[in-house]
Amino acid sequence: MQKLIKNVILNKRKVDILVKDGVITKIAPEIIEDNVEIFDGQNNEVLPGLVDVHVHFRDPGLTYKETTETGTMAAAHGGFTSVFAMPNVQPVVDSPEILKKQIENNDDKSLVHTYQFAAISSNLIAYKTTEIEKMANLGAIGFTNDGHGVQDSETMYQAMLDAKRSNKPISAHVEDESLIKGGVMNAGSAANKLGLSGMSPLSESSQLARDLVLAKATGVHYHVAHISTKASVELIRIAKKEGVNVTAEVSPHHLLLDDEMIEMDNPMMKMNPPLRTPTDRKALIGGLLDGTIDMIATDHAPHSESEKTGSMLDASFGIVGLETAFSLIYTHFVKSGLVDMDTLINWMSLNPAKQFNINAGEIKVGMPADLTIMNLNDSYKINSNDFLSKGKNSPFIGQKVYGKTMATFVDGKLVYKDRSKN
Ligand SMILES: NC(=O)N[C@@H](CC(=O)O)C(=O)O
Ligand SMILES: [Zn+2]
Ligand SMILES: [Zn+2]
Repeated sequence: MQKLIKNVILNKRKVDILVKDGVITKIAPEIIEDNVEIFDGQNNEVLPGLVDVHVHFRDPGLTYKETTETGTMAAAHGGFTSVFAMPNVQPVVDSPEILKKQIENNDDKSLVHTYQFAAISSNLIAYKTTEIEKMANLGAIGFTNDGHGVQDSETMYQAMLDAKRSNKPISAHVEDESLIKGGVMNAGSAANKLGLSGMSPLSESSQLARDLVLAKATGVHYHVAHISTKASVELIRIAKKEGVNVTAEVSPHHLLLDDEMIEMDNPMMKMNPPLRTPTDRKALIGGLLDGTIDMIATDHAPHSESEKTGSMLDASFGIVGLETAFSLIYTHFVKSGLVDMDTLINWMSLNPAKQFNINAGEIKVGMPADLTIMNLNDSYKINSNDFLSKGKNSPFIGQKVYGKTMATFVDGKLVYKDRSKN
């Protein structure tokens, strides 16, 4: 059966989009076809489905926080049609056997395309690499110990050599643990004022500097996860000039929040890396605008209510992001006039797809019909009751935003539809 998506706005023009067997077969101002299933886009904006290269789904092992089902429902609700799942589930995805099962589970339970990262080292902490080449052949999208920095150079160097040979990227959570000292927010005046223990920003940039040296030596595609400091942006800017094969992602929260906005001990403001200073935040925005930072990724990190209440001293690190990312970035970057919609699409769909080599990020004939339809005109308040994720842990609850997902299609299949009105 063919599907006809009618009355959507693409690049400021009203079009209809015809889909057959999950693929876009025609885009024209008006398509008239018999025997098609019609979806009326009601003159809302159509975008290529968003691509998030950094999410945590907690499945298996920690499914009270999120499951592949609820995580991908949240993705579809947020306009995402492809997500990359991190390996810090239980058991950790650190062997070919576990990876095989994980991919089967993803394929079984996902509403969107779920790609799977595998671990660099056993249990995310061992000083010895996993079977990277084997797992690359089984379909790992790349390798990462996200949640932990790789503490020794030899393990990272070996992982890069193996990943390079397998033609897969390394995604690095850069954190030198010797500089963290049990901190719960960025070290500095904001932490001092609140009397909370700090995490040094040097923990990130010092390990990043090491990795960039190793990346240059190995030629691997080295991707920096959730970059958070000005020094890191400067290092990547230099490395790119030097021809290092490096890309970087920044999260919506590091672009929109900083440690001076932490007015009291508040677990919703606790994440790793922590919110940094206003100076860092400005440097991240600058880095994104000048292309030093390639893309936005949410680092969607669902936790239960009890894990995110009380004091930052014992709350879990991380916040959810899939269901707020588009509206926050649209509102603060596009609606505000800083950039155009094409730039947002580059940051949230085209560049992640290109850099990680997946077939997504564009609306044109021959592409999979991975699409999201957004109402850009009406504002609403972010409300955690609307989240399909099990995680309600967001510091953005109550914010007024623009950009509401009306529908999301994956391979032409409707996977989310707004039911709040009509
Ligand atoms: N970002 C976080 O604060 N937490 C992540 C781990 C990570 O991304 O490092 C998690 O798994 O909860
Ligand atoms: Zn991380
Ligand atoms: Zn993460």
